[in-house]
Amino acid sequence: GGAEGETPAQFLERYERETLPMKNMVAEAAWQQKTNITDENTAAFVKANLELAKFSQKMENQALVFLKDKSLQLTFDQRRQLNKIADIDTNAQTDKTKLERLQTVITEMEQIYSEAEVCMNPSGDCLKLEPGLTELMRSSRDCQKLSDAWRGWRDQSGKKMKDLYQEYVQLSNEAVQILGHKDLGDYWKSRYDTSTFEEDVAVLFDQLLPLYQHLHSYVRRKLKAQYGPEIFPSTGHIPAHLLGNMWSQQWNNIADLVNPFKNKQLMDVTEEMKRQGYTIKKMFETAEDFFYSLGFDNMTQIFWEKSMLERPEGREVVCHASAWDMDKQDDFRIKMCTTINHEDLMTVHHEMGHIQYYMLYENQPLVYRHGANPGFHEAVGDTIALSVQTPGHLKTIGLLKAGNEQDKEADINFLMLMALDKIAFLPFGYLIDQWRWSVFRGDTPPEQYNNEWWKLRCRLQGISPAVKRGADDFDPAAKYHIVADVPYIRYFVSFVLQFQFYKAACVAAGYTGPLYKCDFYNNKAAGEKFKSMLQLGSSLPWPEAMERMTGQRHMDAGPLVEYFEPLLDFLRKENGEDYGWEEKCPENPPPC
Ligand SMILES: O=C(CCC(O)(O)[C@H](Cc1ccccc1)NC(=O)c1ccccc1)N[C@@H](Cc1ccccc1)C(=O)O
Ligand SMILES: [Zn+2]
Repeated sequence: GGAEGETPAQFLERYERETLPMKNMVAEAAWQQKTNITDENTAAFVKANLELAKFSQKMENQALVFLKDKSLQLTFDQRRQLNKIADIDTNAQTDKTKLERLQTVITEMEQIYSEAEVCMNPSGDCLKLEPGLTELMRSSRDCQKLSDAWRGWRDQSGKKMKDLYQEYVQLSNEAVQILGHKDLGDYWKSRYDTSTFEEDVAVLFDQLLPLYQHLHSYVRRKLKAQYGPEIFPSTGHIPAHLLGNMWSQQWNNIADLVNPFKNKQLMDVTEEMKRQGYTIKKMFETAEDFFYSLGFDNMTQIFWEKSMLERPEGREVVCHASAWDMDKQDDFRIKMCTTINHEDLMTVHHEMGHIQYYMLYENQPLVYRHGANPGFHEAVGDTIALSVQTPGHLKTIGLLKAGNEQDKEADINFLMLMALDKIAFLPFGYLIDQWRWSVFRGDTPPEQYNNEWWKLRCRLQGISPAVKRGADDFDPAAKYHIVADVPYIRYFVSFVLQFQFYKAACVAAGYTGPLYKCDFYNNKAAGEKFKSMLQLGSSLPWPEAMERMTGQRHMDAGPLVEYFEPLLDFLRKENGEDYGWEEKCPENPPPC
């Protein structure tokens, strides 16, 4: 067993007592490195990770001894905890040189991504991803500028990482094979505790595809009117750089071009936020206030002291947003290079949703301080943001002028804005890990990395590259999660779950109107429902946890489809027979 004659219960107690300070030490080293990228901080971070790996391997071995000991009468919960202790991710790599190399490769890719910049012609301005390039992709309506930024970013990020990525795949697969997994994709899917996970998400994707096809067709028509049909390929694809986002993953930033009823309000509140002098702090306080209104806790004092809520001057940081549990009393943080606009106000709610989940399960045994499955963690903040974004709530907090409550056209404008975020995202959220699972399985060799990526982007998302792609391009690594070793199907799962959670909260609040107008602000019953699920962490299988809130035990696209029902009717009428795109992208994308 563990230490001399230790019982499972004693081991589990010792595991928590010894692991917490270890994890806090690693979290601090990680925080230092992400908020101040220097060689010294990076070396310290890699060293701390190696110590954690050695420590985790000791704990894993002891847990395995208990699990294999037939003479032991383990309780169900002890067995569940021991299995989770034994699942130590790529830290299972016992070859120190290989493990150090893997950590170094990931950190190096993340550093290239975070420090990359594109110097634009003819201005000569050199822009980083955040805020410069993101702002350009969001607000420019100049085809050539958009195309230059789109290509420049891929040249400065993905294109420089193809060899590193190949090494990452090889070393990661080797590490998880030590735990008995076929490859890294197999390991990542195991976190959803069901052997039918791949099929389940494929079924959901097929159910939601018609919604996406209709939105795609409507947006394509509006963009042709804006930019002229000649820059659109005859295959029906939408050029990727025209969609208001560096990865074409959400289209809310072109809502002004797509708004169905021009004379009615656009529900993007960026201008109103700026007019009211919204600060970054005010954005976080707005989110905190909504959670508090449900009976959730406020952010801790340490949160406000130690978070990094905007890009600091004079040092390199990893800007991509993240929420941190420092495994130390009250120490929760958000790292985010916030800009003052509607989209970031929603990201603030997303990040704070992670913090609220951390705080709700902090009294669980350490091994259970995780989401019921990764999709749950991504869905908390977005569920709240669905209520925050209702025109009714935005009027309550003074970001939208009162009026046109019973206005069908205003409702369609609102649902269009929400679809540009939630429906547009679905094929993107689905395809990232379709590509990665095929790479980890070995079905996509390095010389096919980029071709396979664009096959998925063209077939599933119906978008085409701004400019022709070359043999040396490696566009997947132009997306943070690919370089930072962060799984992505969790967001697709979240975009389905969040409408199930949202509907359950509305039902708990006694709301009976159209789903998309439900605002459960201040409703303690809705809060209680949500908390009853979230406080479980990963102590129960996720279907049990979900049942506590929604009464269901499976992912269900129903609430999402119900929410967008009125918009789908509108789109069907508008589009008639004009929708869809060819499977393959054009050989040569038309120039601007
Ligand atoms: O990446 C994010 C938000 C960052 C995060 O909160 O999901 C962050 C990503 C991350 C960063 C570093 C290491 C690991 C993950 N995730 C967390 O902070 C997190 C993850 C798991 C548990 C608790 C917190 N959103 C995705 C997708 C998305 C989601 C929602 C709305 C828009 C877009 C994106 O931008 O493509
Ligand atoms: Zn997240």
